[in-house]
Amino acid sequence: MTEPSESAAPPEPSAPAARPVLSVRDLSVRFRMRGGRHVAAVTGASFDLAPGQCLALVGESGCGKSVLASALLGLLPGNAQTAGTAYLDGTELLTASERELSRSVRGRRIGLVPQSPAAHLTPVRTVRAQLEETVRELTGTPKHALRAAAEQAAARAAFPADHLDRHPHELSGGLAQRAATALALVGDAPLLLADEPTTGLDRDLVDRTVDELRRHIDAPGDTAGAGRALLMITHDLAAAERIADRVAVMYAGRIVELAGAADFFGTPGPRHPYARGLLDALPDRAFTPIPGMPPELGDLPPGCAFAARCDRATDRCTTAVPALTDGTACHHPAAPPETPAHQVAPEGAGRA
Ligand SMILES: Nc1ncnc2c1ncn2[C@@H]1O[C@H](COP(=O)(O)OP(=O)(O)OP(=O)(O)O)[C@@H](O)[C@H]1O
Ligand code: NI
Repeated sequence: MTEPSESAAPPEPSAPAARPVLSVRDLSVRFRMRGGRHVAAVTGASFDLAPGQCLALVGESGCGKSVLASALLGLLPGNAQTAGTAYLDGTELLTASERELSRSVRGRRIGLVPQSPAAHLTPVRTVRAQLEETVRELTGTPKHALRAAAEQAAARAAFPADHLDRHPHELSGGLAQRAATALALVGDAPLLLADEPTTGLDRDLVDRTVDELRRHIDAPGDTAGAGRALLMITHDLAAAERIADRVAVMYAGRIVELAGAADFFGTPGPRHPYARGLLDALPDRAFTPIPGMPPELGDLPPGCAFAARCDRATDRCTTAVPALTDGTACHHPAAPPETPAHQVAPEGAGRA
């Protein structure tokens, strides 16, 4: 496997300074359908993810979030075609063999926190049995040490030891999520991937779950750049605000905004009209839904896919697809973040 060269993966403009754990460039996924039709589930996605950082990938149902995750894991169905690159350290995930993905990527270098923990856990086996098996597979721990290692793995995800001998259906949603998280952490992977980890949980549990996930990516002792990276897929913007360092907004298969979470959720706010609309739809904000529906991914319009729903759209928007520049893919974005007044040097002042 070749190292990513500068030309293969130019640094993403708004990327964090530390060497990324994951570097995705121009990732596209198309599904071949009957009659020669195509579904463009993901188009031209690019982003970096640094150690100790969480990127929240947000967007409405069906916009391509899970397909993007499946592409990274090599878990796409047979009718999928991919393009672009996704480097996880030195490994290019899109062209890696199934053998390499199953032996050294899934579980070992990407820990998967699943969408539906109850479905992900094996129903007929206790949490202890599943943890012991995963510990044995991923760490080669000898048999006599498995019990202690599994208990340690449970403790890492705050899964209570006195529930280890239960079956998944005997667990609450929150505990099933912790069991799934414990499994995801066993391989000590540098990248955690969580697809809707809080679906079906009430607000308190959502908060607790994302706080726990955050704890797993923050490096012990606060050593900058030494923790795990987390790619969290969610359509829960409150959860994203709570956990993320950066936010990527997807619309109709494209990343239309990539921003620091503080800018995005605070001031100045999102720059793309779709991203602004998503925030305005929240109950504790304007509570105004975006009018209309997203387009079919099998029948995308020319130009910007959001144009038909956008009050800023002009003729240009219906003909030319806007590229992602300065973190936003829009012909008429809101103003970029301004330099805060206290950082602007007074006139005549020299460089400090
Ligand atoms: N095997 C497939 N064949 C054809 N189209 C598919 C296939 N799998 C997914 N798609 C389509 O890809 C699009 C993106 O789906 P995806 O599951 O990534 O959405 P999502 O953003 O994760 O949505 P949600 O928030 O509901 O999970 C959808 O339009 C879906 O119908
Ligand atoms: Ni999904």
